[in-house]
Parts: sequence; structure tokens; C-alpha cells
Amino acid sequence: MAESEETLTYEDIQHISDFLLKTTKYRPKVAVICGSGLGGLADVVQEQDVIDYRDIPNFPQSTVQGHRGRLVFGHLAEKSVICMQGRFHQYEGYPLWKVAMPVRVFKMIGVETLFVTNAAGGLNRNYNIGDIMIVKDHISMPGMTTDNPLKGFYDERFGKPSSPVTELYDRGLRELARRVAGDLGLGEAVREGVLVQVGGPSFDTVSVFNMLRRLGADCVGMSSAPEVTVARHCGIRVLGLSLVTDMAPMESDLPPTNHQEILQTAKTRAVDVQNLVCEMISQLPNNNDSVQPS
Ligand SMILES: O=P(O)(O)O[C@@H]1C[C@H](O)[C@@H](CO)O1
Ligand SMILES: Nc1nc2[nH]cnc2c(=O)[nH]1
Repeated sequence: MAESEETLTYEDIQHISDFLLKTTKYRPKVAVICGSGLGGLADVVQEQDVIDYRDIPNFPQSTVQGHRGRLVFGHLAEKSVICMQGRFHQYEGYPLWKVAMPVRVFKMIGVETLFVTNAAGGLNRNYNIGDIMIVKDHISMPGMTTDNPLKGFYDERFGKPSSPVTELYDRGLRELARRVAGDLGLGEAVREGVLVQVGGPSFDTVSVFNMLRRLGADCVGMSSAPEVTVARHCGIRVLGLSLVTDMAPMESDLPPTNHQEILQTAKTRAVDVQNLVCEMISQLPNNNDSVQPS
């Protein structure tokens, strides 16, 4: 199907998945989506098979700085993984179903657990720049209006359109994340909270940040909700991590952030996020069973 057409079909997704399975020997059960400045995680994958997005039929292209635009297959912590080194955002002009489309490809190639990372702004005034927030739930501002990544893609082989997507972020994986973070000595810098996704690409006004905080969000970002919604809808377990790269200005005398600053800050904490994800992957059950919460 041509890029300009409205949506992709189940068969189009199968075509992408067949292409990947023909191109790599790996059959990963674990996938990682790397957020802005967090692509270094894919660089530590061993014995890599790298596939550029431009070589994959019907695949979107990365246009944001800090997103390289390639899939990296290989071994991480002795498990087969697939990493998206470059995610898609609605503000790049992609509809939400397309932003999340790679997750359906992951499902078809056999992925059962997804790690989603992003750079986000802190709304909770107890948070600090450099904190890592384990996402316990999200508020999708686009999803609350009329935009939803499940819209326009009603093939029930991916799940029923109205399937419940409560408990988006897996309890057992969150517990494992807290334990591993403690073992790695990340301690106080690791939080657990609610992510709100806005559309971007511009940052928000002081009034909007204050409103988002009152709604119950701890961090604000421009990604992740579509991929997570689609993953849960098709039965993939999800762990979400937001790296706090800036504090959202909630008073007008505080300085706003910009993408360069976000990338710079992400660099200083990327290795900690990387270690957390790698150690969690190494502790996932080998039979791919879910991680049971205690
Ligand atoms: O891909 P993520 O969500 O990590 O990217 C962040 C959020 C915005 O896209 C951008 C802000 O500069 O970085
Ligand atoms: N909307 C928004 N997205 C971000 N991504 C990283 N930091 C921010 C922020 O402060 N606001």
C-alpha cells in the first residue's frame, strides 16, 4: 500500500513483519522503544542486525533530532531484543495509528514485553531533573478528545476496538523496575507516577502546565501513550520509563526548555536508564511468563 493511502491493513503489517523476519535471524520476545537522547541503549545491543527505516516497506521515517531511524536486533542481557532507535511523534505529521504501527509489527514477530522510554518534563514539584519515573498510568490528551491510535484500524486480529485498556503499565514489571533500580543504587532518583501526553511540538503555557498538574500528572511528554495503548490492546506487557529532562515552568518567571537542552540532559542520565532496562531484561523469566507482582 502506498504511503499516502489512509491506513494499512493487517496484511500490510504482515508484509512488514515477513520482511523483517527474512532480514534477521533474531526472533525477539522483548522490544524497546528509545526516547529522545536515549538511543544509546540500542548501541549496547550485541551482535547487531541493523535495518534502517528507509529500507523497510511502508515504514514511517524519523524526522526528529536524536532519533536515528533504525531497528536494531541483537542480544541484550543474553536475550534476543529489537530496539527502535527512533520513535514517531504525532507532531511530525503522523496520525496516531501510524505512530503506534511498529508495535503491531512487534506483535506479529512475537514480542511479548515492551519497554517504552521517553524524555519528559517534571510537573510534580518534588521531582528533580534527572529523575527516572516508572510510569504507572497515563493521561492521553489526544486520546481524550477524538484522536486515538486504535481509530481507523479495526482488524479484530489485533484485538477488539473497545477492548479495555485499563492497567496499561504492567504491575509485575513495575515492581521489578523498583527492585532493580534499588539494587543499582538509583534509589531516590526513581519515582513512580502519571505521564500526560500532549501533542507538541511546541511546549506548553504556564497555565497548561498548572492544569496538567491539577489533573494528576507528574510528568508531561509528547509521546508514548499511542504505543502503549496499542501494545496493551494487542496483548503485549508494557513497562514505561520517563526521564525527567526539565522541570515544566509553572510560574512565568521560570525559563522554558528546548529540544537541545532535553537531549543534553538525557545524555547525562542515559546510562542509568540503559542499565535499568538491561538489568530488567536480564531478570525477565526465560519462558516469557509475566512477572508476578508480590
Ligand atoms: O521521543 P520522546 O518523547 O522522548 O521526545 C521528547 C518529547 C518531545 O518529542 C521532544 C521534546 O523536545 O523530546
Ligand atoms: N510537553 C513537554 N514535553 C517534554 N518532553 C520533554 N520535556 C518536555 C516538557 O517539558 N514538555
